[in-house]
Amino acid sequence: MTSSSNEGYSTEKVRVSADFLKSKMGNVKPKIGIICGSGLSGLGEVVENKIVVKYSEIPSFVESTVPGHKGQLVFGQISGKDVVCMQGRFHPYEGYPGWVVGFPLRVMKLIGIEMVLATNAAGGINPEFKVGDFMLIKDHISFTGLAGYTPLVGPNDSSFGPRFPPMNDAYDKNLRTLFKQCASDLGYDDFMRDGVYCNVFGPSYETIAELRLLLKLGGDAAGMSTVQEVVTARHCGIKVIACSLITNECILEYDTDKTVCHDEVLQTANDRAHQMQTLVTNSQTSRTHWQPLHCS
Ligand SMILES: O=P(O)(O)O[C@@H]1C[C@H](O)[C@@H](CO)O1
Ligand SMILES: Nc1nc2[nH]cnc2c(=O)[nH]1
Repeated sequence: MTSSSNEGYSTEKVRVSADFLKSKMGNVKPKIGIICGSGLSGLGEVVENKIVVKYSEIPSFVESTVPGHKGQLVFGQISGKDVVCMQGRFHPYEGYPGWVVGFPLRVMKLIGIEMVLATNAAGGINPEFKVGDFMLIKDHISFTGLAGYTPLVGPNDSSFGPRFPPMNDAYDKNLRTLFKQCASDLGYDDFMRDGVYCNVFGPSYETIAELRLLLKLGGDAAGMSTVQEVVTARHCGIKVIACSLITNECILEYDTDKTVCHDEVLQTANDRAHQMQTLVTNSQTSRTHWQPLHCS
């Protein structure tokens, strides 16, 4: 598998995976897909009447190799709505080409998904952000994409979408407004931000000089995922909303002993899991429901 071809991305392969999942889904007909970021697999635990399908069973799915990513799909209901939840995602740094990272989104398209909520763990670059903040993604800078790593490389399959998809509307404006309103209803204003997500390849965290560059370029948070999923989803017409959990401070000063590690990322995710779940499940205490807007 190389990143300069998409030989495995054939419509036929996507269809085989989708047909396999349809045979497992029972009466669940999800229009909403949820992707759990590092340490946020708990989002899948709130799904009711779970039907669990391991990635290892699904044709053409690869393994999720990162701690905090379970490697299974969960079908069922959240707040009475049918959903499918990816407990674990694929990252470029795991050695997968872009089309492999985006593959589950094309499968989601074929099983009927119309909207995806992607979550991730990210480092806070914006000096006003605190560890534990949520950042609703309003835009991204894809350093991987700009450098030529993209799920859309190679021949375009026009049955999914156009050769040159726009990305200025990647993160759905109406859904973002509703999501923020929902957060506000829940009393989350103090830690709800929005901003620009910078996607870097990883797996090393950034140097101080790199982070200063990202800050200058308008980045608010740094992470190693999500944009390949977003690009694949938007290419095939799935609406996207995405939320980062700021799991750690990005270190922008030389004169410090602070550092960052994946255990800290997982710890913060664990500490904030409950609020993230409440936001995603549209707690009854919120007057605003962001999920149903385009998905009745
Ligand atoms: O899958 P996400 O983007 O939530 O995971 C982040 C990025 C790396 O995989 C890892 C680094 O700690 O967390
Ligand atoms: N690139 C990057 N990804 C992260 N994921 C969680 N924290 C970080 C971070 O500080 N940098």
